[in-house]
Amino acid sequence: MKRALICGVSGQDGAYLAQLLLSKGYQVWGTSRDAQVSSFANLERLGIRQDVHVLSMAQSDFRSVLDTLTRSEPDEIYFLSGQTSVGLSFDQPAESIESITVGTLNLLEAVRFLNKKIRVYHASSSESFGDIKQGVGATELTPFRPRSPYGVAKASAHWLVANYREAYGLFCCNGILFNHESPLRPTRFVTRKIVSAACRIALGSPERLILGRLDISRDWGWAPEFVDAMWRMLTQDEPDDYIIATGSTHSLEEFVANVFRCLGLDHRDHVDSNAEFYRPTEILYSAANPEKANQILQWKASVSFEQMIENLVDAEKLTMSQGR
Ligand SMILES: C[C@H]1O[C@H](OP(=O)(O)OP(=O)(O)OC[C@H]2O[C@@H](n3cnc4c(=O)[nH]c(N)nc43)[C@H](O)[C@@H]2O)[C@@H](O)[C@@H](O)C1=O
Repeated sequence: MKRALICGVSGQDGAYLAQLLLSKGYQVWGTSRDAQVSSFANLERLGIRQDVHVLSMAQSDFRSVLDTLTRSEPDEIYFLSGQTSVGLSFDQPAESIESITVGTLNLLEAVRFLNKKIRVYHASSSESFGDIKQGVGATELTPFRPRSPYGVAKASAHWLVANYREAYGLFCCNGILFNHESPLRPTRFVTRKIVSAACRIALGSPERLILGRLDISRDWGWAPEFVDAMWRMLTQDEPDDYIIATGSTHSLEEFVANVFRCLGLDHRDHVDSNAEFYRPTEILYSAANPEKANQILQWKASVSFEQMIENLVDAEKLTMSQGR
């Protein structure tokens, strides 16, 4: 039985990936910073909490990383942990660099020290690209020009992975994922914030939804199908880097309008934009060309923008009706 270690198993991607790997017969280990106090609510929600062996790991502490790998003896590691909020990275820049860049370095060093045969997936990010020229989707060869501490940290972690692959022959891959959403996203991220407020408003709440810039554009995909691409990367003969995205870009205004329309409402009656939620620097336009993943991994996003929004709204309505 293959053993997988998911660093950051309590997050959205960690939970869906654990579900996928369990369905493929893996023994799944997962880390969280403090496994004794973490509620693992996402694993509970997917009904797989009891099937995952959990450990505490602080990735900025090399000893902790080494201990975790020694105890779990993985064949594959999926490194998803560390700061995930771009917005928060402006307030906690040093923590972002430490958890993402130093954390990735510690993991690569531990693999190099213990067992170079362990296959490693690293959660790289489209934030590393910064703004992308309209009409041109980023490829794996597009240069990085990040516009947030998070993006800077992810760009350097990305290059550490590429360098350890070339210098020491590690089997490590960067998945450059564009935005991917699900009901497991916390409301700190804009999609869940919008969907959950819109559903409350549809039920009669008098609140107004206050957002930052509505003119930004992103390639938003459906998270449960993105984790399959992570697994596919580690099944290839050779390690490499891949863009994972739908290939279609929409503005935040379109996203908001679609959510409210799904609920029979007009967003213009309920939504305001306020500078309180602006970031010091912003990526206005992001777009991807996922052709390499389509060709080599045989992976293609199948959930459309409209279907993703319907899924999010349906899940939120269900959660609310269950009083969660
Ligand atoms: C690929 C990348 O994807 C995610 O990062 P993100 O794109 O920053 O995600 P978000 O949902 O926080 O923001 C999306 C956009 O929406 C704008 N926006 C407007 N108004 C609000 C607002 O009220 N809240 C938030 N959060 N954003 C807002 C905001 O300024 C930004 O332009 C992470 O998974 C990250 O880990 C990752 O790697």
